[in-house]
Amino acid sequence: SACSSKLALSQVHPMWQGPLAIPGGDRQSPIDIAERRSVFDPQLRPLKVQYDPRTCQQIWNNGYSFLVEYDDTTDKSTLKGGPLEDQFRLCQFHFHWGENNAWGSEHSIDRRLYPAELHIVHWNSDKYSLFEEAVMEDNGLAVIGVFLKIGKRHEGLQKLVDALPAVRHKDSLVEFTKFDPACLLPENIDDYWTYAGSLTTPPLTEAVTWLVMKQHIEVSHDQLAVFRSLLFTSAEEQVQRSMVNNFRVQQALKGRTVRSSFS
Ligand SMILES: Cc1cc(=S)c(O)co1
Ligand SMILES: [Zn+2]
Repeated sequence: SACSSKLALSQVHPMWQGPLAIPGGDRQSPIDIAERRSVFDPQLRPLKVQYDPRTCQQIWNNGYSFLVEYDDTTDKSTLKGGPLEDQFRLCQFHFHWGENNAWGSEHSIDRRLYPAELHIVHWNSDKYSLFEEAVMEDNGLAVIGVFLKIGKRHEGLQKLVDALPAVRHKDSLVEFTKFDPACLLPENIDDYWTYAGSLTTPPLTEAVTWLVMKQHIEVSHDQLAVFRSLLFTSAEEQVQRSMVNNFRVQQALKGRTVRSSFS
């Protein structure tokens, strides 16, 4: 029962990026993070990440991204600390990327975009018993965001890259085990920005405490090119469309403050 965001993504019209914003939403994501407007909060504690690679189950192309899904029926893989009051359970990670290396990330830092962005999704298992419940609550989710930059090959990512051709089409799924998402985190996870936001795909619910890492990771040009070989479309469809530019347009800050864990 890995937490597939089937609920989040099942019946939605294809162009989720644009018009479908939550009417009256005042904490939508993604946003641009203006470094100089962020507020250092010395009370933010270090993040505590504890992942068990044995909870890794499968990779699934859901027609928006590919999700690496984890067994979230126990507290074997968790995130706590930082701004979080509760313990959050790892349920999946996925990426957003562009058609070229000039753009692709959802968040930006002082308007600087990266070619891709990793999202590691966790839900509040102290307060809720299922992802599908937590996704509707304002303290329901915690998502770690990590920027990807083109550079040296990422050895840990290669196992995932090698599995992607097996999930080329929408709704394809392949078994994928023993993958530790901690290998995708930057060395320094103590420096991050945090703000109250939302899912960036439907249902766009305002349930996410965002934790955007200051330090990026590097992946090679060829590794990212494999992401772009995925398709938005299922095998039966007549016209195939490359899975690229699967990021949402940036949203208004609406008076929110972004806090930093570093000065
Ligand atoms: C649950 C979830 C979170 C994000 S950020 C996404 O893109 C899809 O699903
Ligand atoms: Zn995402």
